[in-house]
Amino acid sequence: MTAPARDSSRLGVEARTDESALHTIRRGLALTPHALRGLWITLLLAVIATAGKVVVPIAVQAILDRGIIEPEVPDIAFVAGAAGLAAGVLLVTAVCNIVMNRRLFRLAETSLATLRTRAFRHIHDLSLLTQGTEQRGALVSRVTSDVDTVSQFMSFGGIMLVVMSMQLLLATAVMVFYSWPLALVVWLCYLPILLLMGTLQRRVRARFQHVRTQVGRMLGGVSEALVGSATVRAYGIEERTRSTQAARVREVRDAQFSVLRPQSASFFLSETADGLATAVVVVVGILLGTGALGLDLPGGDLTAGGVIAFVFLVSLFSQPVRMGIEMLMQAQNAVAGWRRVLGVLDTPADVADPGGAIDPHTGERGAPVPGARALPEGPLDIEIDALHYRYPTGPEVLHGLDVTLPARSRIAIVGETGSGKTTLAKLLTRMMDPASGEIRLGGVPLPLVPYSSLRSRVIMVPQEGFLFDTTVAENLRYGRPGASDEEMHRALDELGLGAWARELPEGLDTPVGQRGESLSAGERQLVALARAYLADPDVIVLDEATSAVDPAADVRLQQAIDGLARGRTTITIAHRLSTAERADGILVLDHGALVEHGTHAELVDLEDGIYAGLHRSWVAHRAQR
Ligand SMILES: Nc1ncnc2c1ncn2[C@@H]1O[C@H](COP(=O)(O)OP(=O)(O)OP(=O)(O)O)[C@@H](O)[C@H]1O
Repeated sequence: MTAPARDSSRLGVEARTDESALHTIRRGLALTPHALRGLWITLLLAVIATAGKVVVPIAVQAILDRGIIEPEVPDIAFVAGAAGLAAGVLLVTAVCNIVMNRRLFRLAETSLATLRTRAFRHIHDLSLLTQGTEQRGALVSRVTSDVDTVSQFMSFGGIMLVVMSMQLLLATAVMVFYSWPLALVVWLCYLPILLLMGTLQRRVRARFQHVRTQVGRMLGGVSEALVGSATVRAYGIEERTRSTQAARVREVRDAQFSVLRPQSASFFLSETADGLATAVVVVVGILLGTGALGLDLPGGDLTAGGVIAFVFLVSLFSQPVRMGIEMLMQAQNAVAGWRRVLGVLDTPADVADPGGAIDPHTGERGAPVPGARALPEGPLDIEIDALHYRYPTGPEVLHGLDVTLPARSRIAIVGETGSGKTTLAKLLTRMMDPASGEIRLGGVPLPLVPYSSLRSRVIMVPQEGFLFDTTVAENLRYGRPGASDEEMHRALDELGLGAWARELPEGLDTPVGQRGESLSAGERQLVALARAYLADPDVIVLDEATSAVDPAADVRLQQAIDGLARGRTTITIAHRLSTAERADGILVLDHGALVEHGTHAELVDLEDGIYAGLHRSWVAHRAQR
């Protein structure tokens, strides 16, 4: 009995919802500490810009009371002086505002770029298995739209929350200075909304989380429908695909609507409080100022200028409440986005680089694992020792494989579908790690081989070699960065592909289209083989193509495979038994067990042998054609 490769509850990139919003924000900000450098300067600018706003009500009150109403003759010099001073302060405020916004914008964009790069890189570090648990499109949404939700908050919302709280306090202080009873009345008007904010925020947070999940699902669906568009068309299931997608779009819309309800409730409450506060201030202010209430309250003797200044102060007070609500909503959206991005970064890369794994949170490379070492120079043998594997979601699929494959030998893996051939190939190239047991290359256990050594010495050529949307030459250069045209032509000649490459419409500069779709399946395989050849590895794990090509192309393909395999240890998942016939050794897998191991000559006549049986039916099938 072996442990699964990973605990299935940890599989995938789940967002943590048990963490408090503040903790998420703190962890989110900690991802990009360099972007927060100099934040205190921005905050200082924000303080000056906010404090400057109080100058208007103060100037209005002073000009009215001391420059126009109180003196017998309007004091023009005082009015001009006060107005000039106020204008000067406003100018400084405006400059501070511009500089602050610029700094915030730069901070946000730098942070987001870092966040995107980290998340993108870590997605690459996650094993194929983990990647496979979430639809590709949904993963893309984590580095794009989820990061965008953080953008608004970082470029504006975060600092505005601080600034608006300050403005609220400042407005309150000035109000209390003019008349504390009236200040109390204003606060009482806003009390309901302030008391309800906590509940509304909690609701909004959960709903934003739901929105982000639905957006991820929708993008996952879009990418799946695009990738599978040929199958969709072939089976005439456009309508079903469209309605599935339409349902996902509707789910996003409904999720967005559900956020709208608590959001609108908050805005309604704050608008009502604004109107109420302004009306109450005017009425109570006049009643207090004229003494009509007959109360002799300290702070109740308001002048006309004081009442008008108060109306300005109410708007100074209401602005942070309104904006604060909006910013808190933005913060909840950002928290939902951050959680999904952090979900990616928190997912451990179960196949880590022993040469020093990159910490996804800091972007820094860690120390090498003790004992980590590069593969020895020269040809490499492969020792497979008591190898077990189980996918997290199913039973054990490899049951204790033991075999040694000599350096430079050509080995064919044969077995019925589902027998574990591809699983073994993925373990050999360390796309995933075994549940137990070990694979050693040249005597070094795979988990101790730094990627820099492993990825240059061991190459997997899958059935459908992925080509990037660029030219043939650029695709070849993925094998050897910086390879010259001459080197590429020489490599192609050595593989017997020189004439083929020269006949391409634009030679090596021929564009291959998205995923290489401008080339035929056979041509794509040729480019993939040439790319592996240029990389010049010592071990090749090749998943033989099953797609049929015409006999001439097949000869060319075989010739290229022979050229690639020459002098290297080559493990081929053999779908054609002709490959097994020509191999130095054959491994026969049956239901995850290594049941036969030998040469073609040794295995082909074994009584009740699986290989012998497969070979007999293959020969019979060939004779029928
Ligand atoms: N990602 C996965 N999650 C769960 N089980 C898997 C996964 N991939 C493969 N399996 C299971 O592991 C077993 C071995 O699969 P594998 O792909 O290695 O077979 P194979 O011999 O390469 O088959 P084929 O010749 O059809 O490619 C199968 O039973 C398969 O269902």
